[in-house]
Amino acid sequence: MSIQADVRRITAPEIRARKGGDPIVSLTSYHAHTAQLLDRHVDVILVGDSLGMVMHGLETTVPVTVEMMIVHGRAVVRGTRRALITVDLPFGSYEASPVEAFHTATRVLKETGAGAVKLEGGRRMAETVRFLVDRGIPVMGHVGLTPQAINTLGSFKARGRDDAEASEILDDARAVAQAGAFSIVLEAIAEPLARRITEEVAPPTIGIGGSPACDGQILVLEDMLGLGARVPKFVKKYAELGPAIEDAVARYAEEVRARTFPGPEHTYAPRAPKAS
Ligand SMILES: Nc1nc(=O)c2c([nH]1)NC[C@@H]1CN(c3ccc(C(=O)N[C@@H](CCC(=O)O)C(=O)O)cc3)CN21
Ligand SMILES: CC(C)C(=O)C(=O)O
Ligand SMILES: [Mg+2]
Repeated sequence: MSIQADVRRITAPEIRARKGGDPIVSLTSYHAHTAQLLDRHVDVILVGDSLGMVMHGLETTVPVTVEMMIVHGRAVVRGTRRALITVDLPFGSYEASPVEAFHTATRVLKETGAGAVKLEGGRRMAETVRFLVDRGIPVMGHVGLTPQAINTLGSFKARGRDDAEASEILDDARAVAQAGAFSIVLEAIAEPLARRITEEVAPPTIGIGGSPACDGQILVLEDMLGLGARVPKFVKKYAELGPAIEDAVARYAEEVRARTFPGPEHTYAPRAPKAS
């Protein structure tokens, strides 16, 4: 009998095999506690570079470093046993060459224990995706709106809404699929395009603002929990935790100021003297 707990991590090949089957459920997480809450309910947890904006107050994902991804990635792996953990490679850590990407990806997998990496870009990154996959690194692709390119794109608006741009994104998705990605994130693209890509490519597509046509869905956890101040159009809020947290903090502040917290039940009494 095995001394291992009877849970086993979902693998990248298992996600790959879900094409056209049960929808793939994914959310982001950046720390152990939320990751543990997600673990029984989602197939893939993405440690997204959105952590720079959500956790660190940055305006874009451009300044996010490999060290930040490793610190949060490690915490998420520790908090989970079942979900496939995928870590974003941050801007500037992989684009220059397949060799650079290999060094960054191996460092991320070794230092976090994650099972896969994600990188942004279509045709221009296809050679790199192939290079990594051939060397044992499962890669999730990401096309459509690629936030790391914000400075050349100019804004976080939806992509592929005219024929010319749609055809570029279709070619991007084909290239990443052909290169061996085990799944592809389609971010903020029009529905007919998402449907066409999903029908054409072999790996499952995972949408974020990518329509119901995708093989799975992902959202940023804090956005769907109602913690984010402003959220993109594609977000559905499943809770309003922002106001709930503010209410709790306000009541705590009031009780501290009124000296009604801590109560006797939160206060230590001296130990009874030892009988001798
Ligand atoms: N919290 C959070 N959620 C995300 O989904 C997310 C991040 N951060 N950071 C990384 C990228 C950036 N993303 C974003 C960010 C903003 C919009 C947004 O505000 N879109 C507007 C239109 C903006 C415009 O037209 O200029 C929208 O209404 O959807 C979309 C995607 C998606 N990712
Ligand atoms: C939004 C998802 C797909 C992502 O790349 C991130 O969270 O960084
Ligand atoms: Mg990202």
